Amino acid sequence: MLEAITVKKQFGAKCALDDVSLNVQPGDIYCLLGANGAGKTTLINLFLNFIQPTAGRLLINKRDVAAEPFETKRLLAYIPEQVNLYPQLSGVENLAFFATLAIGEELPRERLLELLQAAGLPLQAADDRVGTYSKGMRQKVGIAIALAKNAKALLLDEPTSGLDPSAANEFSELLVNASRNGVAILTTTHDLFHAKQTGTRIGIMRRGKLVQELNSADVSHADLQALYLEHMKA
Ligand SMILES: Nc1ncnc2c1ncn2[C@@H]1O[C@H](COP(=O)(O)OP(=O)(O)OP(=O)(O)O)[C@@H](O)[C@H]1O
Repeated sequence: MLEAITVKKQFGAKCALDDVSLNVQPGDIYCLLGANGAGKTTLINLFLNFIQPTAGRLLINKRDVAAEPFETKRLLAYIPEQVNLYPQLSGVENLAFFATLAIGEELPRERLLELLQAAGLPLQAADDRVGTYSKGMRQKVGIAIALAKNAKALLLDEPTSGLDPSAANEFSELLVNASRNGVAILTTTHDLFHAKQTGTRIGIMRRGKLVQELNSADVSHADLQALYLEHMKA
């Protein structure tokens, strides 16, 4: 569903991505690990067509992001580290606004509440101003927007950073549910525990290269940590 084929991204003299290929299938939760500056966000931004590759191709559902930017964007939902919503509007009003933008039709209030509930937002908070929400609650509105859009692929940039352990766990469960519905998920994270616990696949990046891919079921927490640190040392 999400495919990078020998992707290179150069920012002037800086090579942010060097010959990166990966494939995220429907139902996968692919966690990208790597030190600061390894190139994780750059890869996400390429799939979003925020930036263009220097070489290589990015495909979403076999469609080229560069050749079909609108069609490919329609298949995606994106949850950045800080979900940007209108603080003066309530959760349900934000969802109504962004869902209409994404799907071109207004959803009835009952459907909006259903989506917020499916995304784990307590219903009594739906009419509160988003300016009063925690980070975890804003992310749930982000997930509800993705659900409204019926996105086939979900891109996330460090979604659990700054969440307390129980909010992070709850968020991970939402990702697992989405993946069970056949969504392909690509997420960056610095949290090895989260990657092992939630991910089906793990990619380790170092200095613009994807240095290892593994199935999370094949490693223990301790092995993953040892492997990661080994790559960071190399
Ligand atoms: N717009 C840009 N212009 C110049 N250099 C950039 C730009 N965006 C990223 N870079 C550089 O590309 C490299 C990869 O950055 P990227 O943000 O993808 O790393 P990351 O793995 O997401 O890091 P972090 O874990 O800190 O978020 C870094 O050296 C960064 O400085």
